[in-house]
Amino acid sequence: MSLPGVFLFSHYVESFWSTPPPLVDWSGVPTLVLALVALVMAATALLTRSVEGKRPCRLPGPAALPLLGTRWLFWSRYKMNKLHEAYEDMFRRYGPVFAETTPGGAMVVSIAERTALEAVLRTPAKRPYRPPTEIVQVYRRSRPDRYASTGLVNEQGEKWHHLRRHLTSELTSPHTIQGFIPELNSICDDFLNLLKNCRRPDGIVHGFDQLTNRMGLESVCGLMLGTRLGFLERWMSGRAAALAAAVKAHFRAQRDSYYGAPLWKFAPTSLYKTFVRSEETIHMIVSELMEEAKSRTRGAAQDDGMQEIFLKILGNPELDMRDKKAAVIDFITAGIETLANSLVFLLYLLSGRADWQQRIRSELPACGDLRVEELAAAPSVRAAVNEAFRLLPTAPFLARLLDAPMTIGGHRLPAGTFVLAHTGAACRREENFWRASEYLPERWIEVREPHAPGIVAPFGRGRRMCPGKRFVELELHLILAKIIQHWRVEFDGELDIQFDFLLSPKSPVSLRLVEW
Ligand code: HEM
Repeated sequence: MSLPGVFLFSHYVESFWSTPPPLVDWSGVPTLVLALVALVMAATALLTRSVEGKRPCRLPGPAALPLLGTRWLFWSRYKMNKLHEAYEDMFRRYGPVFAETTPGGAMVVSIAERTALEAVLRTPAKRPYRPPTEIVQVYRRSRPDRYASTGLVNEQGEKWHHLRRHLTSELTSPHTIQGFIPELNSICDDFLNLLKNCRRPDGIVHGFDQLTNRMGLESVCGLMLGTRLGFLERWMSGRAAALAAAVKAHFRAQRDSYYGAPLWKFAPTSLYKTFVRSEETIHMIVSELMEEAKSRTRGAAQDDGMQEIFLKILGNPELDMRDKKAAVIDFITAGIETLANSLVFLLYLLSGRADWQQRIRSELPACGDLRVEELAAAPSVRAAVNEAFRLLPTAPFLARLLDAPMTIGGHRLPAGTFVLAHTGAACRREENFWRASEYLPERWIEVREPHAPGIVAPFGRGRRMCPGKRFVELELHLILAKIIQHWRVEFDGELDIQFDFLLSPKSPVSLRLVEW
């Protein structure tokens, strides 16, 4: 086992020791686990060949070990926070369709090939099954006092459909989002003021990623709770910082629970405890925010447009109160980091295109509030955002279970196969896009072949597609336009990107905002 693997393993072992005396005596477990791993390693050489022989469909892929499947790769050859690079490497080694094996022996098929991707994403499933994140499922099922279900993001089948129908119609309605534009303009202006305050005399803004996180918080909470919460004031409250940190920890724990050693399933490891702490912090803070929003609502006019989503969710008689609360929590959690990361990636990529920034500026009014018509009259804004989503999406792959048998790359996969559709990797392949690895927003204005827009899916596809898409696109267009109205964006060096279940910039990010 290589150094990172040993480190990770000892970290889990340590968590057993730091646990207060449990009902069951776990003291022998570390030794047992170590012995088990040694046994597994010894048996590997003998058994790998026979396991390989049994791989369903004989898809190419890394060697699977008994009990560990192919997960050992993420504890030795690859780093868990660089999974995007790990998958790029595996596509190079095994081709655009390959299979991993879970510790339980199930196959996970990764795809970066265009026709296969299109086939998977086109499947018109009525109740698409996106494999749930197990750690969320286990925790929420253990708290029936708080959760009536595992929530919209993790629920499946009829229950998912019920939640989706009752929770997202307001969020996806053009009417609601258009009604939010004046508030969004004001949130963006506050964000620009924060940037002005944090900008040094040489134009550098240090910790830009933290500021975008606050922007994500303020706008998503504004949209969901219908009230401004002050996350963009110069000195951020401890509560905002705690919520942002909990959301980050929540995503990281999900990543580690999936790709790391699954010991958390058998004992309360430090990973599981970290996850529980993050869920509880998010639950506590969002509950407080909801209470505050409710009491403000009581004193305000009921037809306040900004409160449309919150009030509709709260007032819906078809939903259990616990589901209403979980929904607001899930929407806020799903919206903060995704938005913040996307904004950092967009500005980083655009910083290499001073000419495109100039073009955006020339298509916009000099200053002031922006209306939808003005944004529509600036196609370079949409092109810049589309291209950033193509080249560097924060969600680089989509997970699905096939609901019918499908032939992929010449292999017949049975219904129920777990598929990872790597839209991000496919978008960087030369056969799919002209000069695929370059940031070229012009391709969205004047098409140059090859051009496969059908595989650009930063918000997913089909009925499980992100309900925040319309809101996020409008918000990104608006912020980008407002930033470029004021400044040219520059970035020194390369952005360090890591995989925190989402692709995220490594903190802290610094960029320079230069007066025109
Ligand atoms: C740049 C910002 C965002 C990105 C890139 C993004 C991306 C995604 C992706 C890729 C999915 C999975 C879709 C699929 O499996 O087909 C998803 C699901 C989801 N997103 Fe977003 N999202 C963003 C912002 C938001 C916001 C602002 C909200 C809420 C206000 C939100 C709420 C959700 C929810 C609830 C789901 C689960 C939907 C379901 O399973 O039915 N997201 N998002």
